[in-house]
Amino acid sequence: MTDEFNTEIYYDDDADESHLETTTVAVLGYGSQGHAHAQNLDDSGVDVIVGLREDSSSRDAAEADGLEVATPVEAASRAEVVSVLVPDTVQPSVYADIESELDAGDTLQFAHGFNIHYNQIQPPEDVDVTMIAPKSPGHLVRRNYESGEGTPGLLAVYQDATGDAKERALAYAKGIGCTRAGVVETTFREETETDLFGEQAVLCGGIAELIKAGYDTLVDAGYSPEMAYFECLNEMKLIVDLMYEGGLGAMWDSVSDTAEYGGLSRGDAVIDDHARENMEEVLRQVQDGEFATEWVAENQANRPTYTQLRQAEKNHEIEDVGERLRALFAWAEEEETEDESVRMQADD
Ligand SMILES: NC(=O)C1=CN([C@@H]2O[C@H](COP(=O)(O)OP(=O)(O)OC[C@H]3O[C@@H](n4cnc5c(N)ncnc54)[C@H](O)[C@@H]3O)[C@@H](O)[C@H]2O)C=CC1
Ligand SMILES: CC(=O)[C@](C)(O)C(=O)O
Ligand SMILES: [Mg+2]
Ligand SMILES: [Mg+2]
Repeated sequence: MTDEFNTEIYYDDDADESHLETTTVAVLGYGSQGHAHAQNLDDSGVDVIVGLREDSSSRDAAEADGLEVATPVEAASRAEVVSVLVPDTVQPSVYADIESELDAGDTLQFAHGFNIHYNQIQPPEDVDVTMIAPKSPGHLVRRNYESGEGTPGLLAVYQDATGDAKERALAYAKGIGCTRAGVVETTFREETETDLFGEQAVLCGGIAELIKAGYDTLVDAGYSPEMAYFECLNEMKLIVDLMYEGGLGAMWDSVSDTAEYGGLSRGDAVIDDHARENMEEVLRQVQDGEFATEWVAENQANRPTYTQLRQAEKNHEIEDVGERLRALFAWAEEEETEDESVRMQADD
């Protein structure tokens, strides 16, 4: 199906689940994405085995959810589709264990392209290599499936050994509920580079720095930490919800004219040409592999910089203030409990 932007978007009718009818899918990992893919596929009638280490703390959760659990090697040996949903940094070593279980015509399936695009995993030529990447945190992939909605996703084919790689990937996307919302075709390169850029410059890194910089500016000028927290962090969600529903326009429509004029006339003084040049530099490091090389080395060295950065982020005053304030207000409680239970599963 082709829309006016000339982008292929696939929906339920474009996907034929019979491609997975006589197939067993091994879902390796039971974290954020793994628990969602495994349960959604199982509910869609696909034969699923979850592959987890003997000592994995996720085993209990997968079994409690009624799924069959085996070691990654056993799961891969019994499956024709192996869905690699352990953390990106762990994938090369798990792949090395299961590689010999891949038969000609099997599918190696990913939710993010990092290890294929940066050559950390080099699959044999006689297997299909595909990606279905839900554009969403895993717990929403599960929640949306259960509520009857879907989660938008990306599809990419890196290697088509069988000639059916795309059809099989679409069947997988249908099984996890992505074709209900729409699946957009892309490449491993495009998915990997846009995903890394997005999370570094905008979604995770950019927004966290924007929030802290705003908070620090107010507190350093003598305003109360509580005010700064509400203004720069808490209200962020409410504003982003409006953008999510109706684009930037819905946000500008909903805020006051004063906010709209102030924002339109001052925003680009904050995100100025220099900030845009910095974004281009972040993108360059993603494109030429500098970031990937650094991240692989960081993990080989046991994450010294990552550990420091994490600790510094935890120590920022906004985290203390937020914890205190959220405990005083009832609105945040329900969502936190759910998110935390997913995080617990993901902590291995
Ligand atoms: N977190 C998300 O919502 C999204 C993740 N992705 C991609 O999905 C894939 C999986 O990521 P997440 O679900 O975030 O992973 P996660 O960090 O939630 O997965 C943890 C799971 O992996 C397993 N695991 C951890 N260490 C292991 C080890 N040493 N050996 C074997 N198994 C181990 C455990 O079962 C654990 O539950 C990645 O490729 C990621 O880029 C894609 C879109 C969004
Ligand atoms: C949730 C997601 O898509 C991210 C931010 O890219 C990720 O967790 O890697
Ligand atoms: Mg992403
Ligand atoms: Mg990502």
